[in-house]
Amino acid sequence: MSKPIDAIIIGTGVIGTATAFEMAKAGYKTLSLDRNTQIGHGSTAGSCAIIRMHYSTFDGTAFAWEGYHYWRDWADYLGLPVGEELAQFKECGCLVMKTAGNDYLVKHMENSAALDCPFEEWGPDQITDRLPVYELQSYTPPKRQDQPGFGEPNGDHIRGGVYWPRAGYVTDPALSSQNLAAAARLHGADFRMGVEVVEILQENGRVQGVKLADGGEIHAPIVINVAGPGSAIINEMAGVTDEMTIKTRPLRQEVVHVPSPEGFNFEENGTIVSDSDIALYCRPEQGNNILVGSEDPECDPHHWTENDTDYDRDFTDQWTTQALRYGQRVPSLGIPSKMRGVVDLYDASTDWIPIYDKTSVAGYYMACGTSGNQYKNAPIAAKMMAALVTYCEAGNDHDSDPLTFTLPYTGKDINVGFYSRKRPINEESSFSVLG
Ligand SMILES: NCCCC(=O)O
Repeated sequence: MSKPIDAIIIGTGVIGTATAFEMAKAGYKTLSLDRNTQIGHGSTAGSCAIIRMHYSTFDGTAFAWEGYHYWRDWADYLGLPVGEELAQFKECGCLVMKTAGNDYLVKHMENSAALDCPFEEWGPDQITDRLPVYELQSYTPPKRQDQPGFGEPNGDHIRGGVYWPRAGYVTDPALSSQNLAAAARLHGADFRMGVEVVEILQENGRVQGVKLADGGEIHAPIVINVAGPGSAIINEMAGVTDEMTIKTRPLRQEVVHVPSPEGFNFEENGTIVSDSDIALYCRPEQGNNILVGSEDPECDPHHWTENDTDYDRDFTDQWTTQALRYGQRVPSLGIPSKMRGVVDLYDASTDWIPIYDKTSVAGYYMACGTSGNQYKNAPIAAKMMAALVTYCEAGNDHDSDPLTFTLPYTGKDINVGFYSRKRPINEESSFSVLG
């Protein structure tokens, strides 16, 4: 007879599969469910998979710096048999432009220094030595292509930046989820794909399992919502949204892929760049391309969607705005007539900081509101979720007596209440995908 299921995990994106892995290692018999037919093929597949450390809060920075170590040691972390195809971490570094908007990164450098996370301050010459195709004229405030003054420099210049050498990106985010699922299976985890959860079963204030669209029921004393952009709908099914001061919502986003300019190999020699002067981030992309995303300035409209299935999957003039705005920084950029890149959803929370928490329904937990910037934290968020479940199932009240969790690599203690569903909006947040 097969072992009864201890925990149902809804979602097989990178955080869902990492949660399955960490829960299975902690001794829980897990069953992961996903509406998609392939692991990692929801919003994780569209993720930019950027591993970087410049978050606006100390806790965010500590979490991301801890998270880096799992990608660096990916094969060891997973413990899969030799020969398994693994996602690759490319450690290309991350340069962040100093601007008035980010307070010239004073707080970010303080946070990194307190965590012994290496960084270097670069002047304009170091920036253009590394990125010879860059021009450092300032264009702030960022604009859309149809706004007056678009493309006209304001007379100022970028005066420097901060470079985090340990940053990078993962080449195949869907594969990284599949790696985590394979590692979880080695510890007894099961996965059922192509099934839709339509009800969170409850009795006497405790979760009992889930009901599926085909009418079937699966029973378990623990259910964890890691449904990415579908998280809000699952939380509504569980009836826990009224107790949340922080909500989650799917947000549509477009990511541009453009070829590296002639004569410069961005894939080999480029770096991640976060440039709030033009409100864009970029990173090297395979095929000597550059991937360009928006940092959500006021001028770029936010397209919130009603649900995570019904949204426009075609590029719009947002693609052109992002490509042209990046062309301000890289004047030799060739912008192809055929739009290429990714249209996908973030699971954005009210303050763009995720929720890793219990709820008032005993046994029902959530790891959601991961907004498009938590990919890097999947392994450590999952480890923390497993610790949180164990803490709460042992009878502790995490709401009144929050769990303190020690980050294993860096040895820092964090108050898991920082990620509470009931927290006040964190005004330190950048209120953008930067977190
Ligand atoms: N998903 C876009 C940005 C991700 C990040 O820089 O963390």
